[in-house]
Amino acid sequence: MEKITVVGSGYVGLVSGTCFSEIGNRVICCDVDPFKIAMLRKGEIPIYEPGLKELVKKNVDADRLFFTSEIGDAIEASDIIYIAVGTPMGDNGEADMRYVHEVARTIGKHLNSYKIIVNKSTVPVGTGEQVRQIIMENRKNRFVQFDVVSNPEFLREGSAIEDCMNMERAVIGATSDKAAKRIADLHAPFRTRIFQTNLESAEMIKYAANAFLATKISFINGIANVCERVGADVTSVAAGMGLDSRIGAKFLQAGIGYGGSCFPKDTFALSYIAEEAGFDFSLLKSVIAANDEQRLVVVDKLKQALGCLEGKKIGVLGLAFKPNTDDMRYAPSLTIIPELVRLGAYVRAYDPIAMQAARNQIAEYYEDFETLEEALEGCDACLILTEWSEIVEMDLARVKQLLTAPIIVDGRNCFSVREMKEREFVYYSVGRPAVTTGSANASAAKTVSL
Ligand SMILES: NC(=O)c1ccc[n+]([C@@H]2O[C@H](COP(=O)([O-])OP(=O)(O)OC[C@H]3O[C@@H](n4cnc5c(N)ncnc54)[C@H](O)[C@@H]3O)[C@@H](O)[C@H]2O)c1
Ligand SMILES: O=c1ccn([C@@H]2O[C@H](COP(=O)(O)OP(=O)(O)O[C@H]3O[C@H](CO)[C@@H](O)[C@H](O)[C@H]3O)[C@@H](O)[C@H]2O)c(=O)[nH]1
Repeated sequence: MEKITVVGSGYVGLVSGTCFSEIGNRVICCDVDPFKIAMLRKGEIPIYEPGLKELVKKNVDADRLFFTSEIGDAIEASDIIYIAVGTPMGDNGEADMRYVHEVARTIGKHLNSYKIIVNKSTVPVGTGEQVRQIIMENRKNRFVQFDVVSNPEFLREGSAIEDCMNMERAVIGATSDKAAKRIADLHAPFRTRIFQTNLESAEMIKYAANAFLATKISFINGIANVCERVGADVTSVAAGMGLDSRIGAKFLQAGIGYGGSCFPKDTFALSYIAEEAGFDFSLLKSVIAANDEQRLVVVDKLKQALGCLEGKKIGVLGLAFKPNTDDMRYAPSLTIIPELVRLGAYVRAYDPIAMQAARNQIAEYYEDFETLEEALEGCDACLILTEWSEIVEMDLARVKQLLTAPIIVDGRNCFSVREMKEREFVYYSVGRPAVTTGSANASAAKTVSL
């Protein structure tokens, strides 16, 4: 049993802290945001993450998981201190390190005994060394020792608990073998593969992994755009490519590009790191540019289906950057909805979970509705931006009744082209043949001429 303090109780800190308590450790999660801590103390969860509420309750009840905004006290009470604060995108695309540095100062001031400081936030190479320096400068007793370790996090929102409890690998970067072993031992109950390396390489592995996954997505989106023009189907192409074990089937789902709190900021940060180090990472820059362009393919498809967007009512389904999260950071909807409005459309929107989070960001651009049906009622077309299961499983016959014309533009390839043809929808998806014929086309044509 280790005594662990996790500084930062957001998506990563709260989930990993809870999972560390689940495997038997005594964990204190702390945060500068007193409202977050007050909620957590009442058993409420500030974020939407499936299974988290139950797991938090289980471990709080077992006296293994605690919450506080007294960060100094929490640091003094533990032997392993995890840093899990945000590293958002700064002005030039570089990672904004102010929260990590602030935590390092606080750790320094409260270093009352030997501790291992573990960085879980995604940070540029060299941060471990910076954290070490800051702690040295701020520690009151210069005889108290400490080690700094990098242990980047790879969980995905929406499946965070599953990813954490069944992690594929734990990357541990350290200068001290003793500290690295202790963090490796901490992970033993997860029965995961340990990959030990130096601090710098561990920090780089996180950016490299995210940039590679982002590259896979931009690549398949490029292939999708070619497929549309030459009559191939990207879902078949991806499936066929994925059978090659050197390529793999994952992260080859074409759509409206990657969003979320990580890929956009981490690709920019890595590009900046490369630039600073004297390397023009043109491939990565192209991945970012391709992702920006991919957002707008669904707007072009709506234009093709409706003629023009001026005065048209568009029912947007899905606002979150992916299903099973309320996270709106860099969600494609944040770009697409304002663009539709700029082109004269009127947007009615629905998301099963992210409605409040979306309102906080772009409320002025659309009207939101409590149900999918209300959002679609009287719309000229339906636009799918997130593949929530409620949306994938929606009653298409009912959707047809609700829309003024049976037009669906699907940014996530939720339905089979054949089914949409049989159901006589005008159906545009990404990287697959458009369905523009049949009785649905007559309705569409009518809409265009209105
Ligand atoms: N969200 C993910 O899926 C994910 C996955 C892997 C890695 N990461 C990385 O993990 C880090 C955290 O990401 P997140 O999504 O959990 O961020 P988040 O914004 O959800 O949470 C960060 C928390 O840190 C708190 N905080 C800020 N300064 C603090 C301080 N000085 N002391 C105590 N608390 C402080 C904030 O109030 C906030 O609650 C980032 O570097 C991110 O890139 C995120
Ligand atoms: O084939 C795919 C897979 C994903 N996406 C999009 O890519 C984005 C990111 O998806 P995902 O990776 O599932 O979600 P995140 O929660 O952002 O997780 C990523 O970012 C985290 C933060 O660094 C890492 O820890 C995870 O390993 C990494 O997968 C989303 O917009 C998805 O819609 C696609 O367009 N096509």
